[in-house]
Order: sequence, then C-alpha cells, then structure tokens
Amino acid sequence: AGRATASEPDEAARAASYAFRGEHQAGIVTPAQDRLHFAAFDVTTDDRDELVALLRDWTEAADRMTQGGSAGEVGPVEGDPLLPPDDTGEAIGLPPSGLTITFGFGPSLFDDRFGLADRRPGVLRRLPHFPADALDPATSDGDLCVQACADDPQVAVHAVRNLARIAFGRASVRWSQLGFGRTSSTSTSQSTPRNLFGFKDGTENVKAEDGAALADHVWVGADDDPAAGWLAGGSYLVARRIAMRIETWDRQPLADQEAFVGRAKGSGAPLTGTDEHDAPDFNAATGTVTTIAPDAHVRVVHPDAHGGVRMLRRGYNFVDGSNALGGLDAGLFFLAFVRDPDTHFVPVQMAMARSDALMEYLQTTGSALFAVPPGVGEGEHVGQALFA
Ligand SMILES: C=CC1=C(C)c2cc3[nH]c(cc4nc(cc5[nH]c(cc1n2)c(C)c5CCC(=O)O)C(CCC(=O)O)=C4C)c(C)c3C=C
Ligand SMILES: [Fe+2]
Repeated sequence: AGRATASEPDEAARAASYAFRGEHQAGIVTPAQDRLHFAAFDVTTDDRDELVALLRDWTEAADRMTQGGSAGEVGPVEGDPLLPPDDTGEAIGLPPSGLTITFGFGPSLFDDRFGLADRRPGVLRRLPHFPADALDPATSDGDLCVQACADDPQVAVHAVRNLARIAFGRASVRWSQLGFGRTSSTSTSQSTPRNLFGFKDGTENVKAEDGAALADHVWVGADDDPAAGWLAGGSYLVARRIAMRIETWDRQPLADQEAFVGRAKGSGAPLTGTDEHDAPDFNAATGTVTTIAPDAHVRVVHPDAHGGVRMLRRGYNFVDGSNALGGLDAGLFFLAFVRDPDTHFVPVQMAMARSDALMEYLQTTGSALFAVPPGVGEGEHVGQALFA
C-alpha cells in the first residue's frame, strides 16, 4: 500500500465499504472521508406516489453503489445496446472507496404539494438571516439533499450523477458542491486535518466513540417533536458555503491568525496549553488581557458559551477556481449534524456572526437546512416512516 497523503488515500481506505442500511444513515458518524459531492434537489413532480417511488429507487441505487456495485440492476455495459445504460460507467473497476450516501428533506418538501405539512418538524424551517450573510438563492435551500462522501472523488461524483439521472422527471439538481480535504474527524482513530486557513479543524468535534454526546447532541429523540416521530434516530443537517478571503488572510501575521482562532497553528493546541487536546483555559490572563481573546473563534463558539451544546461537524474544503481578480474562490463547505438547529446551531452561528474575529475573513454565500431521517431497514426505503 502506498503512503496516504491528504489527497491520495491509501488502498485500505479505497477498499473500505459501509453498510447503507442500519439504525442511522451512514455518512454521519462513519469516519469522515476525504471527498464530497453534495447536491440539493428540487422535486419537479407534485405526485406523492412519484416522490415515494423516487425515494425507493434512490434507496436501491444507494444500497448497490455503496457496496461497490452499479447504480442500476443491469450495469453500465451489460444491458441492451439499444437502451441507455442504467449506470453511467465512470466507476467501472473502482472499489467502494468508503462511499456513503446520506439523504435529507428540506423545509420546502413540507409545503402542501405532498400532504406532508402536518408532519413537518417545528424547527425545520429556513435558517434565519445572520449578520454578514451574502446568500445566493441559487446555491441555497432545496427540497431534498444528497451528501455523497468517498475517498475517491470519481466515486462521489458518480453517485450524485447517477442519483440525478434516476431522478429525471421527478427531481432535478438545484445546486451542488464539490469538496476535497475533510475539515473534521469523526472518530478518535482519525488524525485532525487542516482547513484552508492552515489550522487543524475538528479537534473538539463530537466523535463516533462518544455515544452519550451523540444521544444528547446529534440524534433526534423520539419525544423531541410530536409531529416528527418519523425523525427519531435521525438528525438535522446544516449546510453553509463559507467563502474564505484567502489572500487577505495570508497577509496576516502568524500571531494574529492564532489570536483570531485561539489556537496555535502548528500543534492546534489552545493558546493556554501545549497539546492539541488540552482544554482551553478561558480565564487565563496577563493582567486584564485574556490569553484567548474575547473574539477568538474557539471562545465564541465554545459549548461553555452556549449552555453546553455541541455539534458534529463534517465539512470540506473547496476551491471553485479563481475570481476575476485572480483570487481563489475558496472556502469551507460547513456541514454539521445537530439534534435541534434552534438550540444547537442558530445561537452559535449568531454569536459567531456578531463577534467572531474570523468573520472579517469569511462570507457565507449558500445556506440550507435538512432533516436527515434515521437509517433504512431491510426492505424499506429512505424516509419510509414519513410517508406511513
Ligand atoms: C456556527 C458554527 C460554526 C461555523 C460556521 C464555523 C466555521 C469555521 N470554523 C473554522 C475553524 C475552526 N473551528 C474550530 C472549532 C469549532 N468551530 C465550531 C463552530 C463553527 N465553526 C465549533 C462548535 C468548534 C469547536 C469548539 C470547541 O468545542 O472547542 C477550530 C478549532 C479546532 C476544532 O476544535 O475543530 C477551528 C480551527 C473556520 C475556518 C470556519 C469557517 C470557514
Ligand atoms: Fe469553527
């Protein structure tokens, strides 16, 4: 096996596969892979049965593709030459590459088109406007979402492409985002990667091994919302396309960069500690000047400042080419799974937008919220309980 690099995972990662069916959907606590293709869809049919049929078809295709199989039953080159193939073929010969496919339902799915209005969880609504948001409606929201993660970009793109093809006439892609380089770890067995500011990201993430934290902060409980028993064992997915002013950041002195984050760039340790996993001491001060500044990112978003709430971050770096001035159109595609967006995301994001030193270097250009139904049992389709 070759040496794994940030962009070239080793053979073991490529051979890995995760079951599509289970108690929870894969792609949340399964180890964060290195590549992402995320797509939001608009449903184009107004027929409830066609929507259910789409979810059934997507479930079968996702089940096959995550196990290294083709999207359709027949295969890319095995079918009738006079018909379009039921798989597009670019993944022929590629291993599963740890592919996970995670489906979500946006607030707009619960308007009156499909008779779902009274099943909408109370907190599943468009996220509020946050100060300094510069949202493009064309890259925000959506009726459905597909998060495809893999350790090979071709495998992730193949998954989204085939799900979009299968959806033809029933749903169409509204926007999609590619990501490279995970910006979080979701297992204690993973090393902490770096975001495009050059800092370790994901140190204090909720990890798969912490069952109590998952129950408290990630999985929706059976009694969380009387209208939304169907979501028990699921989660909410916040997606934010955060552009980073890379060139401006790169002109800031190292000590300032570290002050903005509240951690050392090299080790990832809090400015009050020496090891990455040392707990920050927010009271440490020289005279009246706290070591971790009042507007340092890790202080502003820390659970201590928000009644103990945590989130499972699963975001990715992106570079979508360059802008007209030659600057990188780059940033962090922030993905976080939370039990309740109103308590676990909105207040944290509001505090960040109002008083975080990083904000000068960030601009959020896309935003969406989805309810992620629980895992799919044998013979079931994704979201089955919602339509029962
Ligand atoms: C509203 C939620 C958050 C947004 C949006 C967000 C954007 C964002 N973050 C970084 C860089 C880092 N974030 C770090 C920690 C961290 N960030 C959030 C929340 C949001 N970040 C939380 C809840 C935490 C954990 C806090 C804690 O429990 O200590 C870190 C430190 C390392 C780590 O723990 O992950 C960095 C670095 C960027 C660059 C960014 C937007 C582009
Ligand atoms: Fe952060």
